[in-house]
Amino acid sequence: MNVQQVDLLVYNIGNLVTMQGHPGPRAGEAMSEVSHLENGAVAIADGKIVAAGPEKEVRDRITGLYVAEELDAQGRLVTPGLVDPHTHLVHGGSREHELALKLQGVSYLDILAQGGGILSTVRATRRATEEELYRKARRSLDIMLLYGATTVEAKSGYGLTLEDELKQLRVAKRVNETHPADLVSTFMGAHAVPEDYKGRSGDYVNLVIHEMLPEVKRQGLAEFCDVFCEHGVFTVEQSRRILTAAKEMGFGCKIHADEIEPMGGAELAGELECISAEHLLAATDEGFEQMRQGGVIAVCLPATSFNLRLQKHARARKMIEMGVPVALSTDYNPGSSPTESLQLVMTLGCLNLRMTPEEVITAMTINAAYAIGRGDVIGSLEPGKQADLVIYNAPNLAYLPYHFGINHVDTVIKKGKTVVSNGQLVY
Ligand SMILES: N=CN[C@@H](CCC(=O)O)C(=O)O
Ligand SMILES: [Zn+2]
Repeated sequence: MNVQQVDLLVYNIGNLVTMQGHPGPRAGEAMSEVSHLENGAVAIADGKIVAAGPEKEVRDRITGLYVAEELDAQGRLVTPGLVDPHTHLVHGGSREHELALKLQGVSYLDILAQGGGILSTVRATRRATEEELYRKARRSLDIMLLYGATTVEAKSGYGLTLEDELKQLRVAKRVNETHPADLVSTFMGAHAVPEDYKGRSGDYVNLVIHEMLPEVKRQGLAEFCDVFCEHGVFTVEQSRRILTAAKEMGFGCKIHADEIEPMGGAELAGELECISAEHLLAATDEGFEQMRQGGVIAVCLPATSFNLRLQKHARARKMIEMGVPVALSTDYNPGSSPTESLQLVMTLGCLNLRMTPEEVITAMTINAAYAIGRGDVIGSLEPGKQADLVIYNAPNLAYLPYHFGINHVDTVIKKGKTVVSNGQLVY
């Protein structure tokens, strides 16, 4: 990168995790190949990284250039901005009333079958005005940013009519345009079968394919299409139809697969070469193999299995061993995972999925970036990439999942601008 001046030099970084390495999602042992540089620095110009590495090398690289601002990282940990590749950010209402049901042992799918769960959020989202949805989504995105997320995927799927789906997607667009964090939009009209289509899911699938997808495409409101492939929701065949149609229209494909029952969702993700498959708690080895062959990234959501009190977790170790790239996400939503904190997910990734801190940071940076089609611009601190980075009140990577339940973020830099300082929003 040829630049006239350096806008910001972050120096005296005690532990710099750049995630530099080969392009592409990381799988197998490459998920652990994370260098911990002592005495690091990052030079930034025009919102992009000029150099990131040992401080001496970075200073040599920018010799002779005017440096507009220097920021002393005080010997602390710096990573690329975290990427949250799976959220249901825009929604109305909340579902704390489900806690009592959950404690009585009523399952997630039973609550949904009784017209609660996702369908109760659908009612609240339809009732809410765009302004209300906008303010609520912004508040959550602020929290995500405070916890280190600089890019976030956001799904629709609480409208389930053409107009209400478009409403959610318009809100996501407005939030993206007015908030420093970047949002990547996914259309998920096939999140549940709406109540007025009960027993007629085929008709609803037709509506998604023939009316919703083309209109979302026409208005350019989403990059990806996602389907909840699960018993009592959408079958593998229905999911195949929706995703095939979406692919033909130019959407990237994602799938909520094998969350509760082994349905063959992972296999379908491989067959359709989806960019990612999500949840995967019940996915089979055969499913993992097809995902590997299809180049699908596994997005694991350990806060969801924790919050649903599920006895099993996604088999991240097996996927890593089999060569499937793993990403991690909050799955922020008002039902199965009401948390914006990727740092909580770090702890659950380590303790429940048995991933190492190195694998966890790979899963929340470069692999998460590839899971939303942004691997060439974010996810690592490399010359030419967007200058998104986080300074933590922590000495090293393992400290983040180890000291759990609190926010370690001190500073967030987004596209070269400081947007969180001293743990407070400053944008
Ligand atoms: N599993 C399906 N969808 C969401 C939950 C949505 C909700 O419960 O409101 C998920 O990814 O966990
Ligand atoms: Zn989800």
